Amino acid sequence: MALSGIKAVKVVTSELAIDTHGLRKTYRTLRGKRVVAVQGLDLQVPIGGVHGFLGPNGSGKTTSIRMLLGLIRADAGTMSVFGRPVPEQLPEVVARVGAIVESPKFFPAFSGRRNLELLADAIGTPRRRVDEVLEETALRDRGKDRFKTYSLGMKQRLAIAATLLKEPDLLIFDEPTNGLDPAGIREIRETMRGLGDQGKTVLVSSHILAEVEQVADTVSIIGHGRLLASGTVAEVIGSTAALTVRVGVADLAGATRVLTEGGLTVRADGQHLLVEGAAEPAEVTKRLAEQGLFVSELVPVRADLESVFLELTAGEGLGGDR
Ligand SMILES: Nc1ncnc2c1ncn2[C@@H]1O[C@H](COP(=O)(O)OP(=O)(O)OP(=O)(O)O)[C@@H](O)[C@H]1O
Repeated sequence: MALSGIKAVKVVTSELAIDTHGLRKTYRTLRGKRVVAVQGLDLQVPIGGVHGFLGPNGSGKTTSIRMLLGLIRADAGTMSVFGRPVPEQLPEVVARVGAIVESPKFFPAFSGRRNLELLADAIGTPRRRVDEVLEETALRDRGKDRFKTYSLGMKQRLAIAATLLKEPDLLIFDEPTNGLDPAGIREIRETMRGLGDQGKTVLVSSHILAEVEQVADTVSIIGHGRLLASGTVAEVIGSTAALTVRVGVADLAGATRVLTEGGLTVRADGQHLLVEGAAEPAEVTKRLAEQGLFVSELVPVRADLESVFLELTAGEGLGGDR
């Protein structure tokens, strides 16, 4: 699919859970090489719902998240969480933020419930929250089983349950479905959707768009540590993807010639043609009709986010000297 230029659709909202401008981070490797991991990232995450933070491996997602959480320092740029500048005022918002950046450690011989009870006691959260978070992560029935008997997906959901104990408003999950089987991925997705539906803000990073597309209300796509596109899934597709129409016409060869001569891109698709580059579907009908070719079918083809993602991030990926 041909895609027109790179555009960022600004999220129009006065209330942002996360807002970064010009965020930048360069690492220095042991051999003294400079790696620009994040270079001028503007990230806006609206309050409420699931926001997919998407980019190929090495595009700077984890680095950005670690800066937001105050785990590493930014070289330049500004960040705020719920309107509070971070890291300066992170202590004031930290209670509202729950994150899983690395797999948390649980006691393997204790049940999931016992692990959560210990954590709840440690952070001064009432024990009743343990039942609630087990319910929210669909672990209630397995809560009494030992952690070491859990599947990877259940372990990951227990990690989410642990972050939910303190009732955060913003949840940050870095590649939460890594290594999970399809059933595990689906369960995490459902958990995230449930949290988004409760009005919580979920920022979920992934390099596998299909895992996030179904659950995200809004997305930001990054490459080489820069924002490539952002907005609702529909906006990002609409702003980036060129219009494609599937055309039914008796004379496929004749129609291909007419449309190609008219500057459009034409591909065969069985007994149909896929035509790209038209400003609107009617342009295709008009061009063909002018040459005595009549269209039996004309259907705009919806681009999917996967195609947009692949196109935007083509050639992106591993950071390096820049
Ligand atoms: N501690 C570090 N020292 C040197 N380079 C690093 C360090 N951490 C990350 N990088 C490099 O910075 C770039 C961005 O990495 P980062 O982990 O933020 O990307 P990512 O999008 O989260 O990728 P992935 O999905 O693979 O985790 C990569 O080129 C990576 O190799």
